[in-house]
Amino acid sequence: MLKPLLWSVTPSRTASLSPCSSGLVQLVGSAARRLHRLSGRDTGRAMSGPPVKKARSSEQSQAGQDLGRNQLVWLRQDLRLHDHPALCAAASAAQESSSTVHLVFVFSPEEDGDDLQEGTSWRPAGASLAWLQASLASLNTDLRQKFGPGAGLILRRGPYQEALQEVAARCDASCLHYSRRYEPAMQATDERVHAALAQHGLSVMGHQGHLLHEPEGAKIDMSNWKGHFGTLMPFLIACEKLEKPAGPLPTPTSLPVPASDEAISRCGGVPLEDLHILNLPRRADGSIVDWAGPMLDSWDCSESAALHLLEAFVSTGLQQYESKRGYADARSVSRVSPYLRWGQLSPRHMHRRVAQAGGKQVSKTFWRRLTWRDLSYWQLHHWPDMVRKPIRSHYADQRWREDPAALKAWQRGQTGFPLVDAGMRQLYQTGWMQQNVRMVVAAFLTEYLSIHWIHGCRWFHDKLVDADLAINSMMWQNAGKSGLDQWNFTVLPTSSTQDPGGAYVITWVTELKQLPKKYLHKPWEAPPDVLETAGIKLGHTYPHRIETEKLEVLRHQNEEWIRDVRRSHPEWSDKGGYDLILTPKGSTVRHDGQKMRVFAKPVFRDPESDHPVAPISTGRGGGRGRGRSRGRGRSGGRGRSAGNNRGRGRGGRVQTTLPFTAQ
Ligand SMILES: Cc1cc2nc3c(=O)[nH]c(=O)nc-3n(C[C@H](O)[C@H](O)[C@H](O)COP(=O)(O)OP(=O)(O)OC[C@H]3O[C@@H](n4cnc5c(N)ncnc54)[C@H](O)[C@@H]3O)c2cc1C
Repeated sequence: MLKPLLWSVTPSRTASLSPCSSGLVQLVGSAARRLHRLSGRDTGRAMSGPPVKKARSSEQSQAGQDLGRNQLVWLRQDLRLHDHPALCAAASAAQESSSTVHLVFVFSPEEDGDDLQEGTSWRPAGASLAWLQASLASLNTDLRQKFGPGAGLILRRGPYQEALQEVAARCDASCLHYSRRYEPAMQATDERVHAALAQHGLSVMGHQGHLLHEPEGAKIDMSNWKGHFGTLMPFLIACEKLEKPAGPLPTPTSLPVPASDEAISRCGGVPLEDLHILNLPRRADGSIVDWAGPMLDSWDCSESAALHLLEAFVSTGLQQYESKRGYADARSVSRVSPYLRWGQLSPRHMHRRVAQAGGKQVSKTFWRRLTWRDLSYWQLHHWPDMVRKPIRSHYADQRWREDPAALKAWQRGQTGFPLVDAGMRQLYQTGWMQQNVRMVVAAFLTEYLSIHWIHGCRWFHDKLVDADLAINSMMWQNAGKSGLDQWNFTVLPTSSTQDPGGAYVITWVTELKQLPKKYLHKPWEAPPDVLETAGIKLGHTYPHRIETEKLEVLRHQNEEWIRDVRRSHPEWSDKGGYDLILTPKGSTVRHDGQKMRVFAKPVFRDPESDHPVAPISTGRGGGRGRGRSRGRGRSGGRGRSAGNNRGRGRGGRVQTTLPFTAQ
């Protein structure tokens, strides 16, 4: 008879027995408490979602014992060894019961969301799948090198339940550990699989996932907040009321794994290629179009690369983040987004390292970045359809242009606006762009081309290596003005603010490299002889602009359509002209189900302002946009309320450019 598993681990026992223990000494309190909490024996707060408690009725325990004694870790978006609560818990239990740990990855995209063209919860696609494939290979190598060949990944094709059940049986496992996922389709799948496996007698343990704060935890207190609902500040305040993010767990120094990799084939493991993660297209002659290879040449998809990038950022980039993060060439940002996306970097580890380097004293903006990330998951939790449906529900009636040719030019970096084209080409070739460039291209699509933000959201989801359902849809909703936090700045595609020397543009739009700097962002203004000397023939070597209308006229049209939709839904505006939304259940302390005010740009608030906007400033000092003018304090405390808009004219008359350091 096999020994029962020890899920009633006490904090001290967990800490002292954990294979993580060499590095755990200073973490004993918090780490052990966390493991204890995550064991599902306490409030179950971190375990909410899957039906953990049901999993261990006495009959099921008995069945679990009959199943085996080993520990199985089901990896998904946690492809790392550092700060891995599920791995540490499995290691701890295996050591305690003198059993072994097996690691499994199952590829079952059909169960992880809708096809990119359909539904409201898209599964990973394109570039991020390429990243996944490369990072699985890298993790497999790391595991084998560090813990021995028996530690290699058991790779399986889905369906999840059948694959896991079979692997558990073959590797004699009684307990399965996994890190939580938060995307709606994935959550539904996880709950179903969790319940089915528990029903089958397996002990199933969900652990904290890739956020600092669980999305169900933060509740906005609107009685103490006089600003707008759903923006960063009230969310930050709500998070501060929660338990502090747990400290990171160290990488296990040893792992009790099978002696040889024979166990992997015994468990039905297949080679990585057999998962067919990337379905690369074939040419007519049968050869493969390997778009992923050149893209991944720009990256090292390993966990160690993630940790190196973070360390490099903490030692230099962080100090310059406030002043230099807006540069298109990404000289002072961390570039860790794809690693956070696939869990090669733990947000808790990043939080800890940034805190150790001075945290908000060094850069308040960066300190808040991970809260932005959590905010997006909080939004996705409360608006699970936000990838396709406007959060401001009445904006569903907004007019947009259907212009497939313009959309294609935007996607391919052929708009004739060099900064937009540079960004879109960088995205296509490397799967990544710096944030301000993402804003430039997003605003170009939505505000100037008046093409629905969903098209941009979908393209990014397919082309970004860091494609993240929550962040991407939050940002595109904001760009499209239907999100909780409407962008209150104007992003000009012709501004040189992000790329003053033009070096970024000529890196990606090489056909312009001979053009003098002063024309790099507006080649159409270059005299014919200058173009000729630079070897440029507009319309031949580089496209004419797809829109030659004045930019402010184009933007005005888009604003007019937003005003139209607001006029036809007066029930969704308040007296001050702000939009209203209905707060979802569980999102506030005591105002669920009520209409709450969200920010509306001055040009939309003022009923008089249905006329062309004032001239657009292109300068760097064109105003700080919302940073200064939005309400940011707590009521009656430090900041100003939302209506106190210093630096901004009355309703809608003054436009601001994208501040260099916006968002
Ligand atoms: C239209 C649009 C779409 C976007 N889509 C994505 C996406 O799919 N995936 C993604 O990770 N980011 C997305 N972003 C946010 C942001 O641009 C990237 O996170 C950032 O550029 C990644 O580079 P970095 O790691 O150097 O970021 P840093 O500036 O160094 O920030 C560190 C980390 O903080 C988080 N973060 C930064 N900005 C934001 C933000 N605005 N909201 C939430 N979290 C943030 C990210 O995890 C990022 O890696 C999008 C932005 C826009 C404007």
